[in-house]
Amino acid sequence: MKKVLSIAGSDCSGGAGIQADLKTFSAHGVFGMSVIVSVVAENTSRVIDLQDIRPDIIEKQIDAVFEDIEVDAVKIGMLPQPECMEAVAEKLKQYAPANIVIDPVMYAKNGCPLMNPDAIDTLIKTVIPIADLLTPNIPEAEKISSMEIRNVEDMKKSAMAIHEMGCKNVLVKGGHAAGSALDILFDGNEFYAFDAQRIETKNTHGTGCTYSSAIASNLALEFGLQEAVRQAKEYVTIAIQHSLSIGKGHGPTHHFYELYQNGLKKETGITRQ
Ligand SMILES: Nc1ncnc2c1ncn2[C@@H]1O[C@H](COP(=O)(O)OP(=O)(O)O)[C@@H](O)[C@H]1O
Ligand SMILES: Cc1ncc(COP(=O)(O)O)c(N)n1
Repeated sequence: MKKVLSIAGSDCSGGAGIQADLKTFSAHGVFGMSVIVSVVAENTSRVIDLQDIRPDIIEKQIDAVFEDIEVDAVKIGMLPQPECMEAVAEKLKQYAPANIVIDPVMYAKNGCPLMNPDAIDTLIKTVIPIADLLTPNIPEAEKISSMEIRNVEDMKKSAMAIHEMGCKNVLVKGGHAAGSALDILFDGNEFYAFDAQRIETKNTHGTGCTYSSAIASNLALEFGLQEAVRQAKEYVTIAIQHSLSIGKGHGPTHHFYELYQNGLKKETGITRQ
């Protein structure tokens, strides 16, 4: 069985962070593991507080996984502070796993900050260069590339600027744009578009976590990058189509193995190759 590690924050309400990642891993039939970097008291409406895990405990969790288990892919989510970023980057340089997918989480869907804004320089210098794939949403891509994104051409320009910072591939997600849910992948040479109809729903808590974890799962399963993203886009679209009206704010995506593996054709007309 393929083994995938999530390094991220804990969302006690179960829709995003480590919890969304592990649900996504299970739906893909890979073995999920977690290194928790922050315990976030949050729900679908707000972030109440958070307690960051000490950098040495983050390092020891990573050691505990890697000294014992072969890791086929790593998904990285929320990294709240520079010290946390440095600890994670150092350890991943040491263990050099394949397939590092980084979702540079900055804010929760309700607008509450999950990354210290002063950590952006460390993110750029220390974290981005270790990514095989970086998956910023539009506001994150704007912050990282210091430019405004108003259209698809700007998404491409921002992806090129971020690629220059040292990650191998960049996927700028269009969830926050108007129009269809169009994501742009840049591999340093070519652009690839992944499009889906926008679903009218406020239940988008955990979409980015779900997407990056699905991509990491597909890379662990040995799909090439474009195919890994194509299948993950299909997965996240269905997870949003079936999202749950749980809680008073932005409800979570829905991960269901049976629908994804067997029932897809019947329910949606989409087949999984
Ligand atoms: N309302 C929606 N309908 C369809 N797809 C969406 C919708 N909102 C987001 N997506 C897709 O979900 C994925 C996650 O994107 P996004 O929401 O931008 O990330 P984040 O959670 O990091 O803000 C992307 O593929 C995006 O295009
Ligand atoms: C612990 C944690 N990590 C990440 C997110 C953002 O999730 P998303 O951008 O997928 O809605 C979150 N709300 N909480």
